[in-house]
Amino acid sequence: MKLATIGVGNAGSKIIDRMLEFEDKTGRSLCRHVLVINSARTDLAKPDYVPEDRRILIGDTHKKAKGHGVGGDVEVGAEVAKHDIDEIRRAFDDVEIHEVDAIIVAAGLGGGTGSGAGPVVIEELQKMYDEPVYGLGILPGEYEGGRPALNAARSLQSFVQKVDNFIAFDNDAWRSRGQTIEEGYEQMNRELAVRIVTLLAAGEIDETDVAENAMDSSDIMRTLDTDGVSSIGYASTTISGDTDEGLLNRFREDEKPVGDATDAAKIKGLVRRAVNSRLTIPCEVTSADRALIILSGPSELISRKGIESARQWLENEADTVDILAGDDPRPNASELSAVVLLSNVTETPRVDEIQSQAVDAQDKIAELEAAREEEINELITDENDELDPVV
Ligand SMILES: Nc1nc2c(ncn2[C@@H]2O[C@H](COP(=O)(O)OP(=O)(O)OP(=O)(O)O)[C@@H](O)[C@H]2O)c(=O)[nH]1
Repeated sequence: MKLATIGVGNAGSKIIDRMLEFEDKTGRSLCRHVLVINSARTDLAKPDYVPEDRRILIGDTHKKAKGHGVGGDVEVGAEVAKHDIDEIRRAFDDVEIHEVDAIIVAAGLGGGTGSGAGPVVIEELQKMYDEPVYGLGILPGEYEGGRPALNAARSLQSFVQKVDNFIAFDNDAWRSRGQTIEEGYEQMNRELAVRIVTLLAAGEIDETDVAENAMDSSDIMRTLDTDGVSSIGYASTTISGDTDEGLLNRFREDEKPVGDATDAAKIKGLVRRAVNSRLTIPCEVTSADRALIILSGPSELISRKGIESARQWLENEADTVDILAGDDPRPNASELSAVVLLSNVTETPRVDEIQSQAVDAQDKIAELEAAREEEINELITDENDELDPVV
């Protein structure tokens, strides 16, 4: 596919940056247009791969934001985006839309800019273009507390309503012990970038002499065309003969190198590992409406028989016949990867948890407000008593 990629807020921009890094390192060219939008000047300076002139600061004249972010306030996030919508629109004008198949908007849903400005940006894109707009949304971890959950619960609804598909990433599921939050985010962003780029960059090469099983952009778009929430699974394996120590060291212990003649069982095994891996958002696989399997790597390692047996296995596993499978030939790849898209998954426990965490947070806010009101009333009564003339 060819994409216009837009990051809103800090997390959204960092993810777009990691996508650009991954495509640069693997010779892909998925992100044809890039834009990052933020209300915090310092965060806008962070990306390594986003060109300087593709970074927009919003809300610098707003009395609360003033170029320092919106401090987790979704309403201010939405307000600054609406206020600066002409500037955002002008940046979109540069997008040669005929060059792209779709637009993706990435944002963290727990803060104020991504969750508030994100839906405003999406709405504008939907007005301007006929191309599908996908959301790539980060759900906050439970450890962050009630406020991010409340933000996420609210903005998740508006994201899902506005986009053609919402690909979710759950920070809770990806958090690992022994890391600072920043280190954890770095790793999560890289893992997410690998999955999203491996999935969506398939079909970007129009002409290939091994196009027999090749996945097409339209296949990916068809699978995403469900208006629902999606999750991605991924697994990769070293191709034997790779002598690059640095690369070999990166692979996990359970990833055994495959031989030159990868047979159907190995392809199926890789796809099974992808589905049983940590998904971008944990979900019940059987709740998916549609699914898509892409095998990415040198085409001589990806047999048609292997693709078909993996497809049949997933058909049983996911209990749906709406499954497309194909390859993404990458002659120089040092790994063979399987990426599985589960589209319109409805059983996602973390989404339910966020909703109930948000209800609790809302109740607590209401309690605090009621207590404060009572305190103020008491103060007023006391003051009035003091002022009462002595008879
Ligand atoms: N996976 C991941 N999540 C992140 C990262 N940075 C922040 N988050 C998550 O995204 C949410 C929003 O954080 P930010 O993106 O920093 O906030 P923002 O959208 O810029 O909004 P404000 O800071 O309120 O202006 C947080 O609550 C975290 O859940 C990151 O690098 N990776």
